[in-house]
Amino acid sequence: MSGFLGSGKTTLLIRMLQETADFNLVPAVLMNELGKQDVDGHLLQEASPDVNLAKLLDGCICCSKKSDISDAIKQLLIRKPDVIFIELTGVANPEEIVDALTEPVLLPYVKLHKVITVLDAENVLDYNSIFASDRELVHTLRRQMEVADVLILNKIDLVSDKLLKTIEKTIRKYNERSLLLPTTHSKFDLNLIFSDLQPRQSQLVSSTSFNKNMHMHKIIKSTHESTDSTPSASFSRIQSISIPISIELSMSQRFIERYLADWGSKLLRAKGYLMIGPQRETFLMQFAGKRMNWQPTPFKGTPYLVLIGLDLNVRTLEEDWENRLLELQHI
Ligand SMILES: Nc1nc2c(ncn2[C@@H]2O[C@H](COP(=O)(O)OP(=O)(O)OP(=O)(O)O)[C@@H](O)[C@H]2O)c(=O)[nH]1
Repeated sequence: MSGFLGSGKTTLLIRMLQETADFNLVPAVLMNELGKQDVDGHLLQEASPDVNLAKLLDGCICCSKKSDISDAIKQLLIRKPDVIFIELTGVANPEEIVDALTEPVLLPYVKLHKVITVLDAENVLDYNSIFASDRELVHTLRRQMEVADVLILNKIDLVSDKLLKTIEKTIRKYNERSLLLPTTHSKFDLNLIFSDLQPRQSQLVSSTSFNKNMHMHKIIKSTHESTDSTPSASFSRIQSISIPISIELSMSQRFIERYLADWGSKLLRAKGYLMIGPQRETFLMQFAGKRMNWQPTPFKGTPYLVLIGLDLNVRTLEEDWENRLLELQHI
């Protein structure tokens, strides 16, 4: 859950917690606050005293060490929740948390369901001018709108109907396809969020397939497959694809770089632990902001590649990867 400071995230979180029981869901919460003082955490515990809660205080989740985030989520997973709500600070870009969720220790256990962005109707149009000198913040606030699966346009009691229309039109310039819900006190039908979540007991194992010839065991994190022309009905528009790669397979940096360059415009981020060259040395590959970085690493697990993108055509990406692997094996 993202949204600028004071937009109504905690209000929504408390409502969601109160209604999870109606959907047979056991919730957990990861809260992140900028200051050392945990105001929202106290509010939450007052409203929902038994909640399985982890907090990352004094820092934005996007700047926190990945190990802090994964430790917090691992701690929450001990009590086997069906859903984890993550409330980000007002200045966090939701893409960053997706990045953290694709760390090797979490990858098999968590799946991004939806990015919800809460907007403060009274102030949202002014952000560009108020923060004109802080380009990074303006960018973050724009990304909060662009990557959301659900946009909650909150505090509409504080604006006129005419202004509301203008705000909706402006938001649509950044995100024309996601659900846009005008609300007061973040109230809307939570079926829209919860109906396609299942309690843990009835969850299906994620789709897996094994193709020995290609030396590739792939686990598709997102069972939803979007195409460029089909809006996502469920699951998140930010998708992550994880491709475990056989330990027997070693490839060149160029092979990966070419693949990522060809899909670069679609990708927000990619990373992986890969065995490179005849020496089979393991590298951590990071691709962010169109830049690639390779670092030797002592990582000893199964090599894998993770691709994160917005509205990815998952099947096409996988097919392309498989075809390239076949070609590689015939060289
Ligand atoms: N008038 C009005 N006030 C609202 C509405 N929704 C929330 N508020 C109030 O706005 C204030 C901020 O709401 P929060 O839910 O704490 O917002 P937040 O996004 O969690 O805030 P941060 O934690 O600072 O980022 C609270 O005093 C809420 O009661 C609304 O629809 N209308």
